[in-house]
Amino acid sequence: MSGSVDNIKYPLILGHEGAGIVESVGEGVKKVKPGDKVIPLSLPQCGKCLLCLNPKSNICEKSDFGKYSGLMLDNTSRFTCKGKLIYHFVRTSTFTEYTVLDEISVAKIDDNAPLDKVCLISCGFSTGYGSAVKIAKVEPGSTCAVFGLGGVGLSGIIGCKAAGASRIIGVDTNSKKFTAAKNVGATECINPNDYKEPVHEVLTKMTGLGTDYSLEFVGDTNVMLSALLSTNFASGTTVIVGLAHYTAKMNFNPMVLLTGRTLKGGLLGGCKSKDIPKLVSDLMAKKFDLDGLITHKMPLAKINEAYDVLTKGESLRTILMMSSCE
Ligand SMILES: NC(=O)c1ccc[n+]([C@@H]2O[C@H](COP(=O)([O-])OP(=O)(O)OC[C@H]3O[C@@H](n4cnc5c(N)ncnc54)[C@H](O)[C@@H]3O)[C@@H](O)[C@H]2O)c1
Ligand SMILES: [Zn+2]
Repeated sequence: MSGSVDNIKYPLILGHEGAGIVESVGEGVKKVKPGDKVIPLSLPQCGKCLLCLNPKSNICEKSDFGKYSGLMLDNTSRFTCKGKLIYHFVRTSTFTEYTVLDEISVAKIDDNAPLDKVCLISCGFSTGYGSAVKIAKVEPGSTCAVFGLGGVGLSGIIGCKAAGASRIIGVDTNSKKFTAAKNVGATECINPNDYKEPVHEVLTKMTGLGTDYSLEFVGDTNVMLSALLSTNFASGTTVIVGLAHYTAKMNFNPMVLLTGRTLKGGLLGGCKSKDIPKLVSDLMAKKFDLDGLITHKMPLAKINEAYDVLTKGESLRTILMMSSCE
């Protein structure tokens, strides 16, 4: 994330993928009450602006994503340390025991939801799953390539499988990710480093004319281009999801699209806030499960260790437990 933006204000409390229980509410708050289980929304929904009213968009004009004011809607911060102001992160800041959210940045979820699992629905799972189901609109019987087999890519595989894809090819430069990918639904996996040819040529050979869908979950523009070139030149759809460095650019000949390919992108898998409680209910109804994404659980105090296992490629998702929840 740090490489993806240049206008973040420090010091700040990071974290946006979480779940919690409402401790108290401010005056006039109607949506939630103390004791409610909730998921914080890094993409809020005011429900009134032109973007919220557009069924094709999941962005809200009141979102702090990309603007990074680091402040709440009333332009204040609710965090201080030794008298010094600390900024919020996309109005969620979940790496804390207690945080303060605007009413539009919170979704009430089922009272029986397991917080140590549904926290993933706050971002990673919804992003991967929604990118397949809502943005790519993967069709039954189709062939999909999923680039990047971290927690978000695996959620993309779960989405492709739920949409009825018959062939799901996982692509990752770390072959240790293949077992987890197959456990959630990849039918085969390849490592680009095992081939002399570029990976899009390998995928085109494997599938005849290229994949019907390619989803990118790495955050690298070269991988985005590989995903685009891997699709059927006449009808393929690519969805880019990874957050590349803020200076990165994609460069390709327009003919790549003129023949009939589609290139799309999205945040949070195109999910609006109303989709989040529905995904929690779907999890509880066992329509999918999240166990295959969780490799570690640690107390918040071990957050640096959690980052170490992530950057070493040893974890998919680490659940950070607050001592107040244990
Ligand atoms: N658009 C959104 O709303 C949204 C939301 C959440 C995350 N993201 C982004 O999605 C991406 C994936 O997130 P994650 O948590 O799964 O990350 P992750 O680091 O856990 O997984 C990334 C995977 O990509 C693999 N990889 C690296 N280079 C590769 C290459 N050249 N070819 C193939 N695979 C390669 C890594 O081995 C790793 O398994 C990140 O860029 C993240 O910032 C976007
Ligand atoms: Zn809005």
